[in-house]
Amino acid sequence: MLVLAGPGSGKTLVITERTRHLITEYGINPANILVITFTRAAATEMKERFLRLMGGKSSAVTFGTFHAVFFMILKHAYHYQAENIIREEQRVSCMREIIKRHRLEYEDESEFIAALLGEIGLVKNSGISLDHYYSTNCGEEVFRRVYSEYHEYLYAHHLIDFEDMLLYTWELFKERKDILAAWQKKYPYILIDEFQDINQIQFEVVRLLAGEQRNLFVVGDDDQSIYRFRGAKPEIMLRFEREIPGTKTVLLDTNYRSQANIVEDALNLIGHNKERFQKRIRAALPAETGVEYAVFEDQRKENLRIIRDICDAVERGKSYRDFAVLFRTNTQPRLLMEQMMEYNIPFRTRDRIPNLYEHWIAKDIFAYIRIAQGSRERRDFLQIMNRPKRYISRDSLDEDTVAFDVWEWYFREAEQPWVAERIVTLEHDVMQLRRMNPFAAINYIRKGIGYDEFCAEYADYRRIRADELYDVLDELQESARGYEDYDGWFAHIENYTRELERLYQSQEKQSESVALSTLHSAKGLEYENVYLIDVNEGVMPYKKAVLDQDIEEERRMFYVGMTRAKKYLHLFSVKQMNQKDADISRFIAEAGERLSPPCR
Ligand SMILES: Nc1ncnc2c1ncn2[C@@H]1O[C@H](COP(=O)(O)OP(=O)(O)OP(=O)(O)O)[C@@H](O)[C@H]1O
Repeated sequence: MLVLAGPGSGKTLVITERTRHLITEYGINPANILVITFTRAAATEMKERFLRLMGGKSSAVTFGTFHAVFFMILKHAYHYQAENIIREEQRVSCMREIIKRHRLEYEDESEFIAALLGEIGLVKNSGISLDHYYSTNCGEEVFRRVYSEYHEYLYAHHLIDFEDMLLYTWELFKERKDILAAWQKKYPYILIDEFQDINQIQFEVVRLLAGEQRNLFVVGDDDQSIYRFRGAKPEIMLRFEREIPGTKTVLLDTNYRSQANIVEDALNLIGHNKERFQKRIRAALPAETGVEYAVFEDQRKENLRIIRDICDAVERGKSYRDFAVLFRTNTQPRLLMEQMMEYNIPFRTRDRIPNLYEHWIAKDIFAYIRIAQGSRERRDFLQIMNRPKRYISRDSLDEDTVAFDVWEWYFREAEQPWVAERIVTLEHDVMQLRRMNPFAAINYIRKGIGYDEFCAEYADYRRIRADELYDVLDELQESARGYEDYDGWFAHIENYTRELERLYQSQEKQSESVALSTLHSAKGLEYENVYLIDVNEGVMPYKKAVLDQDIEEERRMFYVGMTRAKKYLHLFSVKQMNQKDADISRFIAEAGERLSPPCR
């Protein structure tokens, strides 16, 4: 059976109730029931809810994630132990070795390693042949070598990773019919939550496990599938009725969470997707509150409005907990966080928000400024001497401190006058920087010294968009605006970084706070008031989304965001972002013509 369920329709309840029903009404042995979820947190939550439903009695029903269930199967077949699962830090150190061996260039090591590991996972999850895979991080040949050396490492150390668990289980079931039959006998009743997020290999294993009986009960919302970048294939759900003959489909068409206006606008929006089950969803709650749409001059003003709303509501006795601010990428809320700190509004972040000032680009800019302020430390020079490319060798700096004239002379001696000239220019440039305020200095480093060009070349080499790097620079420049001198700006950065650390250490205890979350991490949650910020082209939909299917995924993400709101939904756009004109997102018009007109 396929249960198509809209947002806020009580999906978890359906699975726990059905499990109870199977046991109490049909006398099914609990040990024969397998309930699969996508995250460990969801599995625990599901199990707890089920146990409460059963009056707290323990039960032999198996609740687990795909990985936990598949590992259990492998454990029986191959006697794997927990130690055979590669740990995250082992994966990272293995990759570090590989990229060192191949002398791959990168700016931010952890970002590069995470990107490569993500690609390896994607290839394995989606079953794409390595020969036809186009890496977005390095050349194809290099990627193939990285891929195979990673696997040699796993093999040599008797380790498997999360993707292997799926692949090996599939291979086991294909090759050992006896083992498959035993598991089919053990689990004749299979229930799966969040089915829209399933990937090809998971589905193949489930199909084998379900066997001829095909006693599968899957629940999901194709409109909330937002993990395509990790290999999720919502089309599996769309094809389910065809692939599993005899499927009955049921629609859970009532949204118990959101006020009717919110449901209506969210449905208007998602109706623009073509690849989906058409479904009519009705709201159980009346249209007492509305959806607010507003446009602000810039992000600072947008944030201030949110801060004012929250302060007013708290004064009226509301709780910080009732508020959530949602955004597309984890770099978006930096300014909001700074402003919330100024107004002492407690907040918690569901994602690790990267500190802009720890980005490698920020470190380059700081090194330039330190040199302008008089630093002659070798490491500051090493950091920026070839950004932009000046073809300066490391050997030319063998002292702990640097003197421009000695350095210049080194290249004149080496009969490389063109490099000596570049050193003269660098000295001139840092003298210029000395007199500037931080905002003007960043501008000079970018346009005058040529740092933007360096970023463009680097982006080309890494196969990333130069825009992504320019965004970091724009943001840095924005943050420097208004500071008269370097010391004032640096003091602010130090303060912000300290506050951020303090926040991460204390936020577990901070439930009385505003939730800041990416759209991805907000899945499954609900709040009284939801603000979706920067609803602008380039942000939502994200600029990387080009193909129709990418835009559809972006629209689903936006839909997930909208449907997190119980009472009040605010869709906020800005006219300018980092001093550049920003277009209002197409999603605003798609969500509803009857939205109130821009009020600011
Ligand atoms: N039958 C019901 N009657 C009244 N309220 C319900 C019912 N089922 C669920 N709810 C309430 O509706 C809200 C949404 O339920 P739940 O979070 O289980 O939905 P969901 O289908 O998992 O949603 P989503 O996929 O959007 O995360 C919750 O506040 C829940 O208590």
